[in-house]
Amino acid sequence: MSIIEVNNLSKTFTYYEKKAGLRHSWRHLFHREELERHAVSQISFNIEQGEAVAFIGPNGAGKTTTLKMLTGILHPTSGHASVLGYTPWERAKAFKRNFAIVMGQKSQLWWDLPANESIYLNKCIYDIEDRIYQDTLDELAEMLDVTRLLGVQVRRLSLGERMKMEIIAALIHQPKLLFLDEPTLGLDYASQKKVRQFLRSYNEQKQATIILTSHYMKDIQDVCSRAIVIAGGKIAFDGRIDAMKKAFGDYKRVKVRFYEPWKEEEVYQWLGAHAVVHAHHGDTLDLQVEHEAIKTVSRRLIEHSGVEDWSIEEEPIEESIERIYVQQSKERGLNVGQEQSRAAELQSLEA
Ligand SMILES: Nc1ncnc2c1ncn2[C@@H]1O[C@H](COP(=O)(O)OP(=O)(O)OP(=O)(O)O)[C@@H](O)[C@H]1O
Repeated sequence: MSIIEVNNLSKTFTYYEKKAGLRHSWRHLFHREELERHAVSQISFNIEQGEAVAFIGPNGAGKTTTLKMLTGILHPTSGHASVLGYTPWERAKAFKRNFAIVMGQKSQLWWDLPANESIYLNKCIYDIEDRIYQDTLDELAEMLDVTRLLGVQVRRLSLGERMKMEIIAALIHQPKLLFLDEPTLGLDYASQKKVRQFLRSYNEQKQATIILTSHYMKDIQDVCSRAIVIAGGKIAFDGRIDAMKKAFGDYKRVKVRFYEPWKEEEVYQWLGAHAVVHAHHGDTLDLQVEHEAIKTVSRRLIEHSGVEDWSIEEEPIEESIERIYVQQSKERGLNVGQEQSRAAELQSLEA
């Protein structure tokens, strides 16, 4: 049996909208227009024990809403889900003991106390035996390189150190399933790297299942092997990460600065079909370049005397996801035969 089974899960929020101003506030007292938002619409997927899955999508796609339903914080409007064999929103005690959730924007640590006091509180809540508690704490603190900081007041820790303590507090009861919502948000590069390395080795060593949402492609690539892309509340892609990149375009972003403002026609003449201008501001140029064309474009940039400086970056995840979404919408307009051949193409990429 899969550790997570989701069948046609949907969540619709009902809310009210009020225009600004006193007149509208007065009207709102007597007449409120009820609106609906379909945050998640009939999604289905399974996740197996030990998988590390990225749950990704643009802002407002429905990621947090789905995680909240899978952890029992929200009731769905319709559909079914089974997590660790339980229906999450029934919130059985045994279910709560076996998963953990870490939210980059929410803390479970007591601000004025040292982190080890909050972690100790979790020991009491989960009724962890002394020896097991100490061994787990030592192991996690060593893996995350924060042993010397366990006794420091949480508000005196850096953002990265605090996130590492959050992870220890979440994992102290050795859950089989870990949900992470933007765990590297706002962290410096070194802390992001440490958190990613930790999650990867924790997943491999303990066979713990990880569901991760993040806007950083590096988090997704380094920690997970599978991605579920959600856009507009619907699943737009579910498969291996390398298949996702191949299927929807593996692009880089090349940023170029010229000595003088550039001429668009000139750039197209010089780079040909290898690059598409994504944005331009006076003497700077933002190019979208296919992975295979990077060598050619780099050579031409080196040879061009008008180029002052340039850099190559990963394409922002939001943009590849947007492309997936656009492509999926187009495909829905295609006939059945075309959709079937597209599905076969994706399957062959995954194989
Ligand atoms: N309590 C609520 N009432 C009304 N609408 C809501 C509520 N919570 C979420 N929504 C809406 O549901 C949609 C999905 O929200 P959700 O927070 O799941 O997105 P997300 O993919 O996590 O986005 P982000 O990456 O920005 O965190 C959004 O349009 C949001 O405005």
